[in-house]
Amino acid sequence: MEDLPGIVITGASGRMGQMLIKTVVDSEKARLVGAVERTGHPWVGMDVGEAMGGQPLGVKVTDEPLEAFAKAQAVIDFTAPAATLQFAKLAAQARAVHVIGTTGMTDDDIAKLGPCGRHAVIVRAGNMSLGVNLLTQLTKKVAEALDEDFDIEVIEAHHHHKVDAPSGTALMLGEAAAEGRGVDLADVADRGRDGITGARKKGDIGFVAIRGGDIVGEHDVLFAAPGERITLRHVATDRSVFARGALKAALWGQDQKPGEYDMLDVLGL
Ligand SMILES: NC(=O)C1=CN([C@@H]2O[C@H](COP(=O)(O)OP(=O)(O)OC[C@H]3O[C@@H](n4cnc5c(N)ncnc54)[C@H](O)[C@@H]3O)[C@@H](O)[C@H]2O)C=CC1
Ligand SMILES: O=C(O)C1=N[C@H](C(=O)O)C[C@H](O)C1
Repeated sequence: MEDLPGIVITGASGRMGQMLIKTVVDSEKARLVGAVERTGHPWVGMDVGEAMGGQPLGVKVTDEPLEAFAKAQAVIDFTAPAATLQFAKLAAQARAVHVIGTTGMTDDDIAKLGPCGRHAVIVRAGNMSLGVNLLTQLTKKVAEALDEDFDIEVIEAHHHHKVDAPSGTALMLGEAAAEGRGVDLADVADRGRDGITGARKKGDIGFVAIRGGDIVGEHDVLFAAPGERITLRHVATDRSVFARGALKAALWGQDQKPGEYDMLDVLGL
């Protein structure tokens, strides 16, 4: 047991944090060595198992990330952009693999991860499920095969707590479609329509975000031409698909050189 890679979960009380803790505790390939929450959170100082309403797990929730990271081989982080930037520096200092599931990071945020990736392995993806990562490859292929007569729209739906739009997954799918078309997503993305927008611009890649109830995560890539339509779809019904992917990334990262990677590297897609 002591030989198994030790994992710290940040954002321990969150929707993904709790799912990640269960996934690590149930795994025979890793052990939970830390749980981090923000200063002032009521869980800080409590046993994380008890805080989750179950049996004690022998791990106290802490608001001192570096202390926790120093005992770990990997940090799995599904929190918020500002927290993730702070954790990236500390994970690099501790030489721990940093698995980043946090979405809503700007290009500037992502650029700030560069120096951290020189000291430690970073695996970052807007979606850690096998299905979505496969869908990015299918999207790229379909976009490659079709011309601009096919309008591309990425339509996503999530629960009403989600704070960022378009989702990280929608952006991954948009990037894949743009790559297939040989264009830069920044030049063709249409991220908000309201009022007299004018007719759709040929070649644009549109994004539509639905927010409601407890939807875990649904993504459609629509290719619409006069007379026919193709839809590629992924539906997540359980957050465990993201947590399993993140744990796989943390274990995979143990054998890699410092650098920035994504789930396509982990899954060999
Ligand atoms: N890449 C993927 O496969 C997936 C990514 N996500 C992303 O993960 C992130 C979290 O999602 P949820 O769990 O639904 O959100 P949530 O709001 O339920 O959880 C976020 C947690 O992070 C904690 N947190 C915030 N700042 C912190 C700090 N400085 N130190 C420690 N903890 C801090 C919060 O207290 C909260 O417990 C979002 O960006 C979401 O889009 C979610 C699901 C899958
Ligand atoms: O916030 C979520 O819940 C999710 N976020 C990710 C995203 O932004 O794409 C992944 C998943 O769809 C759930």
